[in-house]
Amino acid sequence: MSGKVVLTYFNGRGKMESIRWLLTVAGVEFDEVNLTKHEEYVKLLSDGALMFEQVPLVEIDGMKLVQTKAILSYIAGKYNLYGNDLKERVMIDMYSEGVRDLMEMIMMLPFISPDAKKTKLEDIERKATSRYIPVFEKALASSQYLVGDQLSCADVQLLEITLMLEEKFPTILSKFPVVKGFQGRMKSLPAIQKFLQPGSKRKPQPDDLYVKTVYEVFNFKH
Ligand SMILES: N[C@@H](CCC(=O)N[C@@H](CS)C(=O)NCC(=O)O)C(=O)O
Repeated sequence: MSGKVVLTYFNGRGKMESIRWLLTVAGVEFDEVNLTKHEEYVKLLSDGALMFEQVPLVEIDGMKLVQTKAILSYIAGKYNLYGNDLKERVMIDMYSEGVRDLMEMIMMLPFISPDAKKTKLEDIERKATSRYIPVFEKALASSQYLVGDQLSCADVQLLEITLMLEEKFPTILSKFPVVKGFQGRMKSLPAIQKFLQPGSKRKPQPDDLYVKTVYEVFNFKH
């Protein structure tokens, strides 16, 4: 046994949230270390814990993993959420990367000026409805899951982004009944139902304190 999985990040969503989602769906319990001070970050650096001086950091199976995509791939591979063969896997990666394009845009919103935010939100909504969601609507029209006949990390990330999008644009799925149906099915999975309840390890939308903490931990000026 290599002990419990430990996530080191901020007390907020950011790049760690998809990892929290995937571990939850995989049924893996985890502890969290929430960085609040620059000294804690400096200590991680001096301990050599952060390969590229960045978080997320995930301690799992005796390893200290960084780089979000690598971490997600490891968890997906280990818990059978990464398809049956290389061809399924590359499809899962393609769908996941599309989802992540959108996620990254939403993740950056709290860090941009109020003036830029309006334009960025319009850009996100336009790209989501014209470029990204139609792909998922088509893929799910004839299949329960995005790839093959089983749940994968791409499905989990798709559910996450649909919820993130609805937080910003409540009716965005009204023209995408297939994706909306998929969202409903995913939300009824027991692990996900629990994760969506208040008091779970799911983080709320970023607030001013989250932004301030990120700046403080990295000693960024703003
Ligand atoms: N490619 C990395 C990027 C990680 C990243 O940018 N992390 C931010 C926090 S969300 C960070 O540690 N920034 C500090 C820095 O780059 O100096 C990943 O996906 O994990």
